[in-house]
Amino acid sequence: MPVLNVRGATVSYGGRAVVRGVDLAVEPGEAVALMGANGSGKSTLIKAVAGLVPLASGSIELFGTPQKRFRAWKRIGYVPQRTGAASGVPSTAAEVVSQGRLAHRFLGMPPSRADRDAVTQSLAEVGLADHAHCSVDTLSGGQQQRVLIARALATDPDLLIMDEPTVGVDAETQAALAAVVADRIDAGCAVLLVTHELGPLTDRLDRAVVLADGKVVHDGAPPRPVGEHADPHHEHAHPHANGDTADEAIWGGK
Ligand SMILES: Nc1ncnc2c1ncn2[C@@H]1O[C@H](COP(=O)(O)OP(=O)(O)OP(=O)(O)O)[C@@H](O)[C@H]1O
Repeated sequence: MPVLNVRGATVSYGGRAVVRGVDLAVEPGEAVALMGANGSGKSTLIKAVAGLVPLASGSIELFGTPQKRFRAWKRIGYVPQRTGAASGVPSTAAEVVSQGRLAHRFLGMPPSRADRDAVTQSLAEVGLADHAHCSVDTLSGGQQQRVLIARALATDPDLLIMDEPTVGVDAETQAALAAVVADRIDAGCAVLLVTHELGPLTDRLDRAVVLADGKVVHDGAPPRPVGEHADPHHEHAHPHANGDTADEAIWGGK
């Protein structure tokens, strides 16, 4: 049974369909990249999965349950597109990460030992153990992004959905975060990763789904990493060299 099963999903903004009849299934433990050019509908699709925007038509099942009846949101970690973790209300990194535990808690109950441990561990995983009590608005943009990733990890998800989680994060930290996500994949967590380019997680991806103009135009093997170009057997016709933009239509240029 897929952890996520999207069938014929259409999402419209003001009467304009920006996600158009998308099918997308993610199996348990599978790591899938969602790719495509700016404006192709990637964020809108995963917002629909997270229940943040309604479907105009089609259906979404989460862990075999229709989304409308789904209640086990603690099984899903969601890292939204970069907005900064600072909300205008002063809160510490640990407070933001503890939001990831809210679905685990009974209403009105203080955090349990398990909640506190999960927050501490998630902050340590993203390398911010020393910043737990820092106000997020004093952290850099990249550190704020790591706080949002820690918040998603803190729920101990079975499905981790990330919308360009490493934009604005330096290469070294990207590699460290990729290792954190790879550990979760090893532990059986499924991942749906919105990304423009395949970074250090490339080797861990099972599939890439590519959107163009709101539709799926590819669902299969991830594109080869750029390093592949160094391979002497590499036989890729460079679209930029001859004016052919077919590859960009598939993988989405930026
Ligand atoms: N809240 C909104 N109201 C109206 N139109 C929107 C809204 N959000 C997104 N759009 C439009 O919907 C289309 C798809 O946007 P979306 O953000 O899903 O694409 P994306 O593939 O995630 O792009 P990017 O890579 O730039 O984040 C775009 O044309 C965008 O302008």
